[in-house]
Amino acid sequence: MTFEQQVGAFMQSGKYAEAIACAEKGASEGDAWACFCLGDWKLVGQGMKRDVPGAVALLEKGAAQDHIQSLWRLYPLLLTGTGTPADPDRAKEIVEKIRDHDGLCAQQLLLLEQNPEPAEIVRENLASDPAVEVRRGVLSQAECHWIRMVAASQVQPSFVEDPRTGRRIPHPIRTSDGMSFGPAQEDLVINRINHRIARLSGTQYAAGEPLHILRYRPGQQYRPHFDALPNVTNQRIKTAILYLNADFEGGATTFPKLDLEIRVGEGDMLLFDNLDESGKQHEGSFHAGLPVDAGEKWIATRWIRAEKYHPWGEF
Ligand SMILES: O=C(O)CCC(=O)C(=O)O
Ligand SMILES: [Fe+2]
Repeated sequence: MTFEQQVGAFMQSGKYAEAIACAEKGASEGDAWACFCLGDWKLVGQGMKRDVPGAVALLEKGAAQDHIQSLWRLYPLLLTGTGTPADPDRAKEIVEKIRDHDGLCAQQLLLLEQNPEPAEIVRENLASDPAVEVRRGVLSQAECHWIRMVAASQVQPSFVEDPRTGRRIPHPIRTSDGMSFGPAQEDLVINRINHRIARLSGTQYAAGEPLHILRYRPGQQYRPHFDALPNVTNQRIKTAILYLNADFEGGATTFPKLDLEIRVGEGDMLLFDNLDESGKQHEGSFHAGLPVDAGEKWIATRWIRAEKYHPWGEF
């Protein structure tokens, strides 16, 4: 029996400790699948403590044998510099290598080829204190479609933990469905978009939180809120919201204290400051996504911190 079969059999009968021991044995003998499997578990912290550099080392061992799943798991980590120094050129080489085995990889490469970086982007200032501006045509139609296509199967209702009971309850402010492109999911297309947002907002790529996708169906909304967070040192200084479609009714983004109601086109970006001069939450940055009346509204939000930010913390 291969290690894959043995680990699979242990997993199926609920013998997780034996499964891990078997994967460890396989990895120590250099079995590519076992390296991938154990690397994947270490990456997500499944059945063991998350160990990102350890995961990268194992995936590298699988990748050295041209093991497709290992390569596929490794390239987002190289793109985002997670557990290993960022190496976007190598990430792209990997995607090129596995393009014949993975339809999404082939499509990413095609999209990048057919959609060059946008030429000069016009800025429209809507407010100055806090700064609120719109940039037109930041994303191509194909990029908007890509994000929606990849996110569509992954969006889930937004939940928060009830501080009293610890149970998951529906998010009181945000009723839309969402997902985010975390460090192990950022593909070449999303990575290029995140770099573009950094360039246009004059911020560091590494300060951005994972690109967060929201889908609002009729009646769903984002009630008035601040994006700045309570009690954090690395604050959200700016927010970039990219609008992924325009064929819906209602759903405007509003800033009630600035008397602004914003409806822009597909691919346009709204960018605003969350903090005042003293670094505190700017009262004027209070904003909302009004309920959608008809159709679906799709947006991608990048909350941008003051400093480098990693959702998994330091490692
Ligand atoms: O949906 C909107 O228009 C607002 C979204 C928003 O406030 C956010 O993503 O932080
Ligand atoms: Fe917001």
